[in-house]
Amino acid sequence: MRVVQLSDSHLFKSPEGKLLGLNTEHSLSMVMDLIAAEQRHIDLVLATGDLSQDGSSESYNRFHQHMEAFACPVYWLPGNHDLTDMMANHQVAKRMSPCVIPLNGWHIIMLDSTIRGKVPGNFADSELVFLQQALQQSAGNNVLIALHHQPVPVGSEWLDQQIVGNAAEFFRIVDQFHNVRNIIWGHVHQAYEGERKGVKLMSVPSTCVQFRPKSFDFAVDRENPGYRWLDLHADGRIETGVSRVTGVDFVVDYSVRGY
Ligand SMILES: Nc1ncnc2c1ncn2[C@@H]1O[C@@H]2COP(=O)(O)O[C@H]2[C@H]1O
Repeated sequence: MRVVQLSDSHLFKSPEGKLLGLNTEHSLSMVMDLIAAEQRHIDLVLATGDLSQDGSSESYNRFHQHMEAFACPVYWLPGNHDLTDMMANHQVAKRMSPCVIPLNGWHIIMLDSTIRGKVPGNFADSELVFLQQALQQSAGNNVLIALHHQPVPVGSEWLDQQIVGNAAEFFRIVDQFHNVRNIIWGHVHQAYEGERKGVKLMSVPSTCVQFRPKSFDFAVDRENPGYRWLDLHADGRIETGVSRVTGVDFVVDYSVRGY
C-alpha cells in the first residue's frame, strides 16, 4: 500500500499569500507536480495539518481543489493554524480526524493534537479515549498513527517547546499494544526519522518553508519543499522516503525571525 503524506501547506485566503516571503500556493503546486511525476499509484493521502495559515474558507477550498488531483481517498487532520470546524466544512467526504482508516491489513489512526488558539500540542481526553478504543479494535492489523505535533523531541529547543504536552499519556496507551509500527507527524517543517520501542517515528518536510534541524532558536532552512511516501507491507514492514522539489529557487526571506 503506497501512502503519501503532505503537510503544513499554510495556504492563505489570497493565492498571493506569502509565509516568510514564500508564496505557499505556488510551493504546494510544485509539490503536487512532483508527486504527479513520481507516483504512479497511490492508495491513500494523509494531510497532517496546518493546511491553512489563516483558517479562511478560501484557503480550504483551494487545498481541497489541489487534493482533487488524487484518484485515492485523502484524509485531513488539523494543525495549530487550522480552524477545525472550518476544515470539516470543506472536507466534503468527511475524511477527518479522529478516524480509523482500514487499509489492507493496516489501520491508520488519525488524531487531533491541537489546543484551540494555542501553538503547542496536547491531546484532549476524548482523543486519548478514541486512541485506546481504536487500538483495541485494531487487533490483528498493523497500525500507523498520524498527528500534527511531534510526540518526541526533534532536537530543536524552540520547536520542542511545542511538543505534545501529554505525550507520556499518549505513549502509555501506545505501549499497551504490540502492533503499532509507525507514528508520523507534520509541524516541524523538516524530515526527522527515529525509533522508540520498535515503533518508527517520522516527520515530513512542509510543502512551503523549512525549519533548520537541530537549531536552538527559530531558523529557516534552505532545503526545498517536499513530501513523504510510505510503503506499508502486509507483514508490518515499512519502506519510506522523502522527496523534494528540485530545479526551482524558491524566494524565502531568511532574515525574518518568526511568524
Ligand atoms: N521565532 C519564533 N519563536 C517561537 N515560535 C515561533 C517563532 N516564529 C513562529 N513561531 C511559532 O512556531 C510555530 C511552528 O510551526 P507553525 O507553522 O505551527 O507556526 C509557528 C509559529 O506559530
